[in-house]
Amino acid sequence: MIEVIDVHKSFGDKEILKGISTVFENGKTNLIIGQSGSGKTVLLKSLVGLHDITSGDIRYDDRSFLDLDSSSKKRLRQDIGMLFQGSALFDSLTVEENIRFPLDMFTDWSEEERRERANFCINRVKLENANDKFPSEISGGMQKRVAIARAISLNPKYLFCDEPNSGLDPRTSIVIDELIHEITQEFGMTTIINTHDMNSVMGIGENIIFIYQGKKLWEGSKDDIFHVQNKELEDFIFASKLFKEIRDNNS
Ligand SMILES: Nc1ncnc2c1ncn2[C@@H]1O[C@H](COP(=O)(O)OP(=O)(O)OP(=O)(O)O)[C@@H](O)[C@H]1O
Repeated sequence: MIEVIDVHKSFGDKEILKGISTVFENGKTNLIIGQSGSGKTVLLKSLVGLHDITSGDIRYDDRSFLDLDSSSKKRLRQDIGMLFQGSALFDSLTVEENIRFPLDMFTDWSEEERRERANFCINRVKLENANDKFPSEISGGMQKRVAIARAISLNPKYLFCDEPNSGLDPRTSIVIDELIHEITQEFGMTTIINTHDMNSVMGIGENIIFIYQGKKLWEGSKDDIFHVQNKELEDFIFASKLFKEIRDNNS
């Protein structure tokens, strides 16, 4: 569980996060949504300590991130899997080498143990027979699977995903969303996804927080998002013509 308590973040005199509080629970797929520039990435980066927050608290399973010394922070970071926009694979490494990279960096496991774990992750994301391929030889959807396998290789408690569907076609996006959702439940991870994608919201939005100009304006699930009377949220949802048509046809 990650608890965000009244988090403020300013750059100079510009306040970007204006008192955000929420709880991201274990085994849940949590979505942060909002327009471009609303502060989603700043919030995600603040959660992992890439930005120092101006005030407030961030608690990982009851431990304040701010109180951790540098070696505890380092240990906590190893409990965090990261899935970056655009997959961020190493082009010169094979699929298996990409997935083994965190294991080589952060564990003292034997060669055999590392290979076993890498293959477990490869199988889990259904990438059998791709071990020796290079990123340029596989599709964007497969690259994303490699990135997911790499993100879970150290068996993280927390999984952070920044726009996991960017660059993917709608069908592949759904498959990737479902994979993230499944592994979140299976491994009991606390998953946080930054997204603009209303299809993701409707597919896997168990807990959604809507950020508008640095404030949390709404929080809820995909089941109640269409029933909310909030102008800013409605503007965000129905910016998509398709969702507007669905609403108009149902009213
Ligand atoms: N390092 C920084 N220094 C100064 N301002 C920053 C910095 N990082 C982000 N900002 C500002 O914070 C605001 C929120 O940016 P952020 O990247 O969090 O938006 P976002 O909601 O993730 O948008 P997008 O969906 O386009 O990625 C923007 O006005 C941005 O210019």
